[in-house]
Amino acid sequence: MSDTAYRAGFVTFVGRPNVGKSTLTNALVGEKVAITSSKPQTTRRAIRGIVHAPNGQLVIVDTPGMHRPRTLLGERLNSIVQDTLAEVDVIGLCVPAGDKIGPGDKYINEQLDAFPKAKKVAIVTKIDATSRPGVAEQLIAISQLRDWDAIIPISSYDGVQLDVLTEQLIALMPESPALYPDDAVTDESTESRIAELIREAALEGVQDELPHSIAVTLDDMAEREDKDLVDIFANLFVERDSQKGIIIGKGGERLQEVGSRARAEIEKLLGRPVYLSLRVKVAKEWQRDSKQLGRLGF
Ligand SMILES: Nc1nc2c(ncn2[C@@H]2O[C@H](COP(=O)(O)OP(=O)(O)OP(=O)(O)O)[C@@H](O)[C@H]2O)c(=O)[nH]1
Repeated sequence: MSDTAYRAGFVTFVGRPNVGKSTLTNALVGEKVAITSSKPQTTRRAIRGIVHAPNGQLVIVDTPGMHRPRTLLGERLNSIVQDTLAEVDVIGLCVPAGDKIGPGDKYINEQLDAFPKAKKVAIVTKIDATSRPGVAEQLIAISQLRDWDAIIPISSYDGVQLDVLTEQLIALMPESPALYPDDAVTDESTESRIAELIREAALEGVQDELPHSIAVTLDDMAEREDKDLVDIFANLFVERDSQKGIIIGKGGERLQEVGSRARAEIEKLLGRPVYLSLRVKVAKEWQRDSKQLGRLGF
């Protein structure tokens, strides 16, 4: 093996909810391929972001956070995580610089023992929000969890050390030809990226259990014949009638805000003007019902 070898492979970031995994994926890819939110556990599917470098390629598989399942949705999410971890070449455990390493981080770290084939990297995230001595302390604390293949402090917000992280991850990948064409950023369909952008907009400002009750499907997407406009018809599902009211808001105000936030993001993605029609529907207890989960794409 020589240092000039081209390397390519799969990496996934794990860690407690809200540690910055999705934001890191987007920052490395340079485009929004994973939705982010200040609500924990909003990542639902294995999204592949692809990072291209002259000497290699990283395929990032974004996973839901690991947690104890309380619903059928929770169980499905956990099995997505297990399947993903069994397949990847490198696992990056993310821990924010400013949070003391706690039982949650240790639990996840211990779970990684079940995947001996994967190289393991510790990523200290959000270093922009912590003092230098604080970051140094965290690096020492994390080094004590296991014998890591690398420990890297980063900030997705400031773009600090992202190139170093990419370089180190590629160095840990097997020699391989490129796995995706050099212009690919994700293998998610445009439709599912649009549905995720709508879900992201709907998550903004909602509280308690509601975030987990929201699901989005696209009914139709079509080009207008007479002008440069894409019509998108989407459904926003909630679990209860009471939640429907919250999503729609007084006089439909909230739904309008969600629609215009989502539309702005979708227009960025498509690079063209969009007309977005959102309909709110109730799918009773969909998180616990296997038929409904299937219909909503889980
Ligand atoms: N200060 C700072 N905040 C960040 C950074 N990266 C992410 N965050 C914030 O941390 C929160 C969680 O980020 P996500 O990327 O959604 O976290 P996640 O780990 O993917 O969360 P789940 O999808 O819930 O598992 C968001 O409010 C982000 O804006 C960073 O580099 N610096």
